[in-house]
Amino acid sequence: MARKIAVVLFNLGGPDTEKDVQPFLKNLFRDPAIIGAPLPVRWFLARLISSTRAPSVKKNYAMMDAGGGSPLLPETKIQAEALTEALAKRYPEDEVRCFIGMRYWHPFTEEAAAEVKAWGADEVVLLPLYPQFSTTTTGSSLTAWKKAYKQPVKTVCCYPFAEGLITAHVERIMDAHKRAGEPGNVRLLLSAHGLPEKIVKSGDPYQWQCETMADMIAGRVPSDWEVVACYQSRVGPLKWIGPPTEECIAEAADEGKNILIAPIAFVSEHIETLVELGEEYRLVAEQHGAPSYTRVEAVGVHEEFISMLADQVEDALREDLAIRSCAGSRLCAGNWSGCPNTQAHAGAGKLVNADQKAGA
Ligand SMILES: C=CC1=C(C)c2cc3[nH]c(cc4nc(cc5[nH]c(cc1n2)c(C)c5CCC(=O)O)C(CCC(=O)O)=C4C)c(C)c3C=C
Ligand SMILES: [Fe+2]
Ligand SMILES: [Fe+2]
Repeated sequence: MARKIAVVLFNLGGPDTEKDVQPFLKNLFRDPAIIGAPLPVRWFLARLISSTRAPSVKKNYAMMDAGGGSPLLPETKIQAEALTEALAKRYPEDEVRCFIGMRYWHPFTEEAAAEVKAWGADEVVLLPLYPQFSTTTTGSSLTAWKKAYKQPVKTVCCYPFAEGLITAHVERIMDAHKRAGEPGNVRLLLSAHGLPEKIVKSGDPYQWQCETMADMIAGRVPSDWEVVACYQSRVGPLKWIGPPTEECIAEAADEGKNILIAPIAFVSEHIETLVELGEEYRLVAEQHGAPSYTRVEAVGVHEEFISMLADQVEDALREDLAIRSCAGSRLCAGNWSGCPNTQAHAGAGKLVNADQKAGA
């Protein structure tokens, strides 16, 4: 009998218009996965930070061609359509529908849960559009989902080392290099969203996954390139993991490198790629006299990426485990030691191949 298969795509969400910027920020900073303080303090901080931060953030949202809001939802809808098409071919007997559940703005995770219930899904697969697992992103979305939807689901925790993801990144990087006129003396910066250091110290696998993934990409680009993993978008007074992308750009520019910069923790274009990497950091590169600075596009609807997402859904549906690859514990959506995408942080903090090359 034909099944109704719901695939729920998790992402962060972004304001639709300028007036949504402050409430969106308030939602973000109210999340205990983002600010660990007790409730009254957190709500006070969320109100304070969102109102002080909103004016400058609004200017950044206004720089994109998205009506004063974020292009994240329209971009995610395009990915959802591509994935629905890929899955329809794999499940011709069934009805497959993708739903979008955003954490901090519409359509909220809870709205997606209500839609899935109303549709009457027989199978539900939760698929984060975050390649690496963090308690601040996928973990937070799962918490929201579990409150809103009580029936059994299959959960994909993360896919940082999936072949299709790595291939899609390498192709986007080589395309950007071509666009830049194929310069030599390249330093490739693989930039991920940062995290407060204390989150990693409490066991979050995000940094390890980002850096292992960066190693994999480094092994696939021309061997004379230098490759450095770095972290962008620092917010607030806590110590964040590093090195900061901005410093890596200044250093590369000072050393006369042709800079290629690729986002490895985002899969679509939004304020962090278009404005932060595309505009703000370009200025830093120019001010430090970089001979060239080229932003690599997010993987978006790269065929290999979408097909890899479809593989994740297929594997999740095949398995008996409620949580794919990591059933049952605190972190990584599941079993910290059992998940193939998780490991003690042996490699954390180590940069990719600049030192390896120096030592080679
Ligand atoms: C890998 C993805 C992400 C992680 C990890 C993450 C952690 C994290 N983020 C903030 C604070 C902000 N993030 C903001 C925007 C934003 N963040 C992500 C992804 C991750 N965040 C995305 C995709 C976006 C873009 C949304 C869009 O509208 O386009 C913002 C808003 C923008 C700004 O004010 O600069 C904030 C704030 C923290 C504190 C954190 C970890 C604790
Ligand atoms: Fe963020
Ligand atoms: Fe896992």
